[in-house]
Amino acid sequence: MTRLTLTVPSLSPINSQPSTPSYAALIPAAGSGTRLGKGPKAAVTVGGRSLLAWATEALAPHVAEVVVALPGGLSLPADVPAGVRTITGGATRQDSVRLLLEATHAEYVLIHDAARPFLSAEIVQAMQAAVLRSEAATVALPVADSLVLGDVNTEQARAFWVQGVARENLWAIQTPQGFRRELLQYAHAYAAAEGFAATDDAGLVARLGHTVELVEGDARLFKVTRAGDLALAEAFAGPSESRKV
Ligand SMILES: Nc1ccn([C@@H]2O[C@H](COP(=O)(O)OP(=O)(O)OP(=O)(O)O)[C@@H](O)[C@H]2O)c(=O)n1
Ligand SMILES: C[C@](O)(CO)[C@H](O)COP(=O)(O)O
Repeated sequence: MTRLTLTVPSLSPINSQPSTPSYAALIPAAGSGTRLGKGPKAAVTVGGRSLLAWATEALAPHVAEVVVALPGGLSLPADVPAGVRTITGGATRQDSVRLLLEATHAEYVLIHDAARPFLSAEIVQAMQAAVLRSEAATVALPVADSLVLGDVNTEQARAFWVQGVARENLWAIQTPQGFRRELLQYAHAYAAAEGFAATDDAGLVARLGHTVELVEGDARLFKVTRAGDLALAEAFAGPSESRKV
């Protein structure tokens, strides 16, 4: 068994917290958009604006800097606000976030999927408060639908109901997720050393045994993943003069 020699960075005493903590918004946008089938989602438009413009405009007023991970060879869509920095992302979302973390010195980071365009100022501010309290927090929604374990019989290409899953205490994870940067960097290094992959950053921090605070999210913060999500996003974006996220 491999022994890991990394050390969890020490926590700052409460009274040493700076009065104006610095936040960076880190936006993984380096995916290929396979399930949507319209090329990299950063440039896919909703209500006449790129998904990346929606995400950056929601975050920029609240943070000192915004850094975006893009697929190699892709430039920022022209409607993204000035001042946004870019890096080339990695092969997976986890790789892209690890690379984004290397591109900032901010004390706190908010990680937000480019694929979630409708992020309100209230949620950003709630996340900033949570991360100061807990060092690790995520937006999440209590699960509302019935859940089952299914089994796919490939010969018949049919899914079989195996058993129901109790949904009490189950939450669907959204973004943004917020962290003290050094904690998340440590979690990524630890995961890389272990060969561990998670679908989100909070999963890497939780694996360290660190508590992750849940901040109640919003159905409008859905991820544009498939064609149906894009249709929903277009309907929700509406004409520009009637928009209020
Ligand atoms: N190598 C990757 C893969 C994903 N992402 C980003 O992570 C977010 C969530 O991923 P998802 O919605 O799955 O986007 P895609 O990976 O583009 O979609 P798909 O899995 O269908 O290809 C997106 O903003 C995506 O751009 C990333 O930065 N780097
Ligand atoms: C980070 C995330 O959006 C939380 O729900 C989700 O895990 C991303 O998954 P994806 O398969 O990369 O879209």
